[in-house]
Amino acid sequence: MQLPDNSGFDATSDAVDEVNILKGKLWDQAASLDAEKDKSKFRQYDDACERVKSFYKEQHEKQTMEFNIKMRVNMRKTVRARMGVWEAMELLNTLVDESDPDTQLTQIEHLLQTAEAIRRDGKPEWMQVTGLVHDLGKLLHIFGSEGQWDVVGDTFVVGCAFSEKIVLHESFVGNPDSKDAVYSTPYGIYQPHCGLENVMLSWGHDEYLYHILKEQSTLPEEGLAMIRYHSFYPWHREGAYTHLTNADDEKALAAVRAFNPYDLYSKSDAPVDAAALKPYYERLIKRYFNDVIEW
Ligand SMILES: O[C@H]1[C@H](O)[C@@H](O)[C@H](O)[C@@H](O)[C@H]1O
Ligand SMILES: [Fe+2]
Ligand SMILES: [Fe+2]
Repeated sequence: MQLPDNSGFDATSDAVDEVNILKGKLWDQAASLDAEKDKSKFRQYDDACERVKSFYKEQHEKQTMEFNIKMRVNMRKTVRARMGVWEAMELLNTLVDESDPDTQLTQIEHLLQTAEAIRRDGKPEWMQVTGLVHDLGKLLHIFGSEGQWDVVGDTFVVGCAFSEKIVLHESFVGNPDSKDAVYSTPYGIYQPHCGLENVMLSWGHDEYLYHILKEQSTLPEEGLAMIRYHSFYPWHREGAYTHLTNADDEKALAAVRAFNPYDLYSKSDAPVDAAALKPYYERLIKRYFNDVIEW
């Protein structure tokens, strides 16, 4: 005889449910461990190939204060080309970034992968379009830079001591500024907490594109911060330079940190179909940029 069960408790099926919940939790754990493992494989500079190591050696030796001033002055007096954003993406496609240990993909793919990852997460259109353009400053290389060392790679502060948080920082011994009486000190030419606004970052694609788009786009402040600081890993990832930053930089830091995973981890995403995505992004481009940009 079976007694009516008023407790609402069915021993067998509840036990099965519980096992399933446990299984689910184990799966989630395994998946997140896997994701962790994958993420830990990015940005491994000590084990990087010769191409990457010799890139950083050259960059660290040549990015001096003197060079930086020269490039900033130069920036203001030249228009290098006139073209729209999509055309710029296509033009950039000939560049393979020597500083990057994580992708050998072309730049248009990297830009679309970044934008698509942001879009997939339901982030706002201005952020999608920021992802789409964030590396267009690498056009500098096509316009005739001295090499890749003054275009790509992580950025750092010049005019004060080179931080030990910079990847492969040993190679700064070959930089004349590391022996300069002022530039080699912790504050160098800067005042304590003067703010990043007043600090000179090494010259490259971030700084260049920031100056172009500050004048020629309607991107919000956060989007411009994502562009300006996305390669500044010693700051946004390693926490260096807090003796120079101030309260105004907090908002920028939050923006860059929100952006970084899309830039970095989308490098392992499935390939994109540029032609299929073009109409969607052309619509966004129209919303935020002039048809023709003065590069
Ligand atoms: O090698 C990469 C690449 O050049 C990126 O565009 C830059 O933003 C990163 O900071 C750098 O590590
Ligand atoms: Fe970049
Ligand atoms: Fe990037």
